[in-house]
Amino acid sequence: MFGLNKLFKKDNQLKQQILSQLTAFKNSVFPLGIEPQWVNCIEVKSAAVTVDLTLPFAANAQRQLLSDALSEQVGMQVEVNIQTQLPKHYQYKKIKHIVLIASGKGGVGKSTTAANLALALSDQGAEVGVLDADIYGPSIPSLFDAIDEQPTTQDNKTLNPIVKEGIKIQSIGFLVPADNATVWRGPMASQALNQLLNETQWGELDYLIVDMPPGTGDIQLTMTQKVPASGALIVTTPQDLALLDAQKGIAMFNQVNLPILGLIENMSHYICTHCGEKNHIFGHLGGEQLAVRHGVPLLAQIPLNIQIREASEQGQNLLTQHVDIAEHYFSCAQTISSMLYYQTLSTPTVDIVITDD
Ligand SMILES: Nc1ncnc2c1ncn2[C@@H]1O[C@H](COP(=O)(O)OP(=O)(O)OP(=O)(O)O)[C@@H](O)[C@H]1O
Repeated sequence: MFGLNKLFKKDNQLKQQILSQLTAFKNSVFPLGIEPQWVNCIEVKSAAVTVDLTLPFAANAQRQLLSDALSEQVGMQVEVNIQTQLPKHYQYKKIKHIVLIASGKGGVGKSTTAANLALALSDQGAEVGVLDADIYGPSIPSLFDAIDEQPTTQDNKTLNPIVKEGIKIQSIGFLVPADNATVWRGPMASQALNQLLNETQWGELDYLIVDMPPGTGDIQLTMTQKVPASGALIVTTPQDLALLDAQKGIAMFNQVNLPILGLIENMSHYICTHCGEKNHIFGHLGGEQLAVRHGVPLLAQIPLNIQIREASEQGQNLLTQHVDIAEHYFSCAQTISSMLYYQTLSTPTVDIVITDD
């Protein structure tokens, strides 16, 4: 009896120690540590400990980091399991967060980044949709190898999204021949975006990623005003011209009071496959300086990389290919997800009404 008591006491001490280590664990994904209510159970079994967490944001990939850190701290094998369950706070219908992916300039890799971030969020345990609103060149169908797909309808009023890689996608490219859309004016374009958003059967989504048309003109501004988004991400390259346009993007989102979650510097540098040297082909420090100047986080510096280009052009899922380059998207997705969670905690909820005008 005495022996058992001692054993339980020892187990409880260990559990307490793990709990305190978890609450003290801080990084960019867990800026305030791991809250005790996210810990489902800590189970001690002879030589190993299992910790089950349910996180309110998509960060499953933190599992290994947490397991390693705890194992080292308590001096025995600790295995962390993570489930994702976002709070039932809906931004619009059954969609918890809408995130706009924008760029000041075309061709900087906005759609590629949008698709890979969607895949990364989904891989981290979230329910994800992608809405391709890029009227100038809808590329989401081709990025998801869905170019020949046609959305179906059950009630002749709403459309079912196409599901690829577990992600629900809807694109202006499924509905309108490419040459029609480029001549659209602001109201038509924003009307189309509204329709795609409203008339698609998204079901329950944790994140809806919207691939916006490049640029910062009236069309983009009107579209931004029409979508009840949680925030925007701006994709840029380090080139001066792209940075200048990205700056206009920051100004546009500031004008409509939409929080800018951060900048993503794409094609940031090139790592030589022979010698491993980093070359700043399109310029150096531009993204960092822009981020500092405007007080927005620089969330990722994604290299110019052949695997990214090949996967995107072949409509393949880069993130299931176990390549190092995918880490940029995983890490960025976790940070965004965590930021949106903390943003929701600090923002009062409002009812959003979308009109067709
Ligand atoms: N980090 C990268 N490394 C290598 N190639 C990339 C990278 N990012 C994007 N690309 C390639 O660059 C090209 C343009 O990318 P993408 O279509 O995503 O740009 P965009 O900004 O969405 O363009 P648009 O203005 O037409 O919408 C594509 O061929 C894509 O494969």
